[in-house]
Amino acid sequence: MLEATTITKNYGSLTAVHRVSLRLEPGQILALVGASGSGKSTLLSILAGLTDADSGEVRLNGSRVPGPAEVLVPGHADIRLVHQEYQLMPNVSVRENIAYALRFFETNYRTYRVDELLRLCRLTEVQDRLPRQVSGGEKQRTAIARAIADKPALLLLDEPFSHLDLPNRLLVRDLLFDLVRHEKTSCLFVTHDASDALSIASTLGILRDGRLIQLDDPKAVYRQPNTAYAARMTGPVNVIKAKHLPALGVTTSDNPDSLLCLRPEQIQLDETGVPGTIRALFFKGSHYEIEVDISRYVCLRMLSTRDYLGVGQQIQIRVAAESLWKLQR
Ligand SMILES: Nc1ncnc2c1ncn2[C@@H]1O[C@H](COP(=O)(O)OP(=O)(O)OP(=O)(O)O)[C@@H](O)[C@H]1O
Repeated sequence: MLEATTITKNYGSLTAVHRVSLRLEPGQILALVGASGSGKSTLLSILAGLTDADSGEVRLNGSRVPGPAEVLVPGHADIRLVHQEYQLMPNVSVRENIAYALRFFETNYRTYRVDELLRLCRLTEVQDRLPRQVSGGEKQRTAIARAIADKPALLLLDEPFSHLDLPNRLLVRDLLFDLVRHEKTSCLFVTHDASDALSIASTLGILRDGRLIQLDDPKAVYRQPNTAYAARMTGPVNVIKAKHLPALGVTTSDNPDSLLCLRPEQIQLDETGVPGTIRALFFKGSHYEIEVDISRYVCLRMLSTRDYLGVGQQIQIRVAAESLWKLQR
């Protein structure tokens, strides 16, 4: 189990990570989501034992993970970090890149394990190519295969989805999901886009200015985000002031300036609802994303699968009071 306790890291007067505590059980996936500069990479590097924290402690299965100032060779034998740049050896094949991680193992086992990893990471067909001859997604999967080759207890990934197209993102997502199930590796990844995180993470954390402002089940973070930032980091959302709720047909006794979160999919088209005018319509494949002007001050984002809607059209919408979630400031 990974346990980080009140990790803090300052760069001069800037606090990159502020009193972050988290736990990760074996075979679980923890995703940390945050905007650029929120401290994701710094935290990941501290968890890997590659950067010294100013205070706080990282433990893996009970034993302390030392920072680079305390050891000759930085890093921990049971923790692997996959960087955004993959850091593959350029002049040897995909297969050799993976096999290198197993160079101290007996030949038969190494061959067996490399074949297994190539299958798991869907790389069998490109195994003899050099890194420059494979796609970004295949490079990413090679880096993951190499990282997990000798079965570390913990795999850390920095933005594993950010440079990939949709099919490759889905492949990596499925790979991480299979990995924790079959290999019982714990996995922690950081990302600025929660869409992949929501579907596979057992726990989702929201990082803001170095602080872990929410840490919970992904469904709970999505449905009950504690701030507008957490709401926006986890998907499309309407953030509405309480004083504008009557325009949506919802009565409220909240402070007029308090903020509420309303997810687009919770707004229904309903002929008996409040009127609005479609300002914009975006085709998203499985549905349309629609911007609806309800009043001079309220424009809502909602979803619909109906094909007959158009810009300028009058529609009626309904918002159930229970689908609104009150945010902290
Ligand atoms: N070596 C360093 N020296 C000084 N400041 C740093 C250093 N590394 C990071 N920072 C600062 O610490 C803060 C957190 O950086 P970090 O790279 O951890 O954020 P991030 O969330 O990973 O950002 P991104 O998504 O853009 O990679 C940023 O303000 C960054 O400028």
